[in-house]
Amino acid sequence: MKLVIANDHGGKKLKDAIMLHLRNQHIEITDLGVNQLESVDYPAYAQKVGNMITEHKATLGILCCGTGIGMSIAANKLPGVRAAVVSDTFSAQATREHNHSNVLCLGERVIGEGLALLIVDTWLKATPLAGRHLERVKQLDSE
Ligand SMILES: O=C(CO)[C@H](O)[C@H](O)[C@H](O)COP(=O)(O)O
Repeated sequence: MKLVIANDHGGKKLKDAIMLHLRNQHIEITDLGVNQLESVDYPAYAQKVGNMITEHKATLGILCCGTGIGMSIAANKLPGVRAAVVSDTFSAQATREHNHSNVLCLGERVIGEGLALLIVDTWLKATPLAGRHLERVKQLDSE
């Protein structure tokens, strides 16, 4: 599993916490920036992660911003990206299992660090399900 992460200025603190959390679990993750608190534009960072997925250079991505919403809108414009904004652990598991989401979008200004880390762990541990769920995902990719 090749995991990448990116953020805008509104998600940098959360990105840092996620990277430390995962590296403490010996899970390698590649940081695509930004590493400053000065204002930047989220579409560019969503595209960095999305392009890695589209080009099969990464399996999964995480995007952090103020709400996670802008990142998800931008990332979902790229082929093969299934980005989901998640604020609870039930949805974290369901979006991996049912939607085969490959990009997790988190809002630093919406959820606390503790919940965010539980969401990340849940999402990474979940397994995409076959059967009816896979058939539905194929319909997404055929659009
Ligand atoms: O949360 C967001 C909306 O999707 C953006 O990604 C930014 O984090 C947010 O809009 C930043 O707002 P700011 O007023 O420029 O800090």
